[in-house]
Amino acid sequence: MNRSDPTPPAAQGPDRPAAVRAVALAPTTPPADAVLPPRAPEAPAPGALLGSHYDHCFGCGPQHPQGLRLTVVAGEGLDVTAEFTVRPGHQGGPGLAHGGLLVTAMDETLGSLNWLLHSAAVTGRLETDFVRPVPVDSVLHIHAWITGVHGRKIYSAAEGRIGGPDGPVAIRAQGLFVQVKLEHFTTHGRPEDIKKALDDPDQFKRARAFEVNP
Ligand SMILES: CCCCC/C=C\C/C=C\C/C=C\C/C=C\CCCC(=O)SCCNC(=O)CCNC(=O)[C@H](O)C(C)(C)COP(=O)(O)OP(=O)(O)OC[C@H]1O[C@@H](n2cnc3c(N)ncnc32)[C@H](O)[C@@H]1OP(=O)(O)O
Repeated sequence: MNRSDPTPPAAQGPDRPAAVRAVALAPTTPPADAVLPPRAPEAPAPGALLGSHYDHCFGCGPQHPQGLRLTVVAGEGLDVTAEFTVRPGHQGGPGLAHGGLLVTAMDETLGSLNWLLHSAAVTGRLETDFVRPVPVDSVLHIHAWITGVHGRKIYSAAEGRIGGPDGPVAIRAQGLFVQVKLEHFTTHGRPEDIKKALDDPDQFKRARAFEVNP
């Protein structure tokens, strides 16, 4: 199968029963006419700690009791770096990080690129290659960058290394995020959580910081 074609040939036959038909997925590589916009004027300065977009976020929230507590720093361009310390509570196999949590760390870091464009976006598609196992107690050093913007779609890529920011690659990811308005959250979120978030002046300020018209 050609790796750039997400649909295996057998799945393309119209007679294939629905239960075994593969789904056609959108690519996470930007189209040729995607653009690389400048950093937003409101983007945090290079080197600034981004902080959490929501205190109860599993990825970055300081108030989440079991969360990953990811810390993310703005890069010089359309990029960010993040660190995720793998704790015993993050195990999948004995002494090794659970792959799903590594994906969460990649998702969170890619999502943080929103700060640089000053817009809210949610994950539409996320692809991951697991390249080497990640032991408990290691720090995953993640670098993520925007690869293109096409309409409301933001394409991005990331690498996670262990043993230091220049250590061997343990995980690679590509994502496609879709810009949304704040109504995305207020329409779909559980009302009591939305109310709590909007009643919190700091959270309200952070939410407004993402308010643009995609
Ligand atoms: C009030 C308190 C607020 C608190 C929040 C404060 C701030 C938050 C803001 C930002 C967060 C900042 C940092 C976040 C960091 C990390 C967070 C982790 C991120 C996540 O973990 S987030 C959760 C998982 N995520 C979802 O829960 C999404 C569920 N989903 C939907 O909500 C819809 O599905 C949506 C919105 C995606 C699209 O819906 P829609 O109706 O708006 O747009 P539409 O369908 O027209 O698509 C427009 C164009 O995107 C293409 N497109 C759409 N979907 C695609 C897909 N899946 N794959 C490939 N392409 C796709 C179309 O093909 C079209 O492309 P084209 O323009 O070329 O035709």
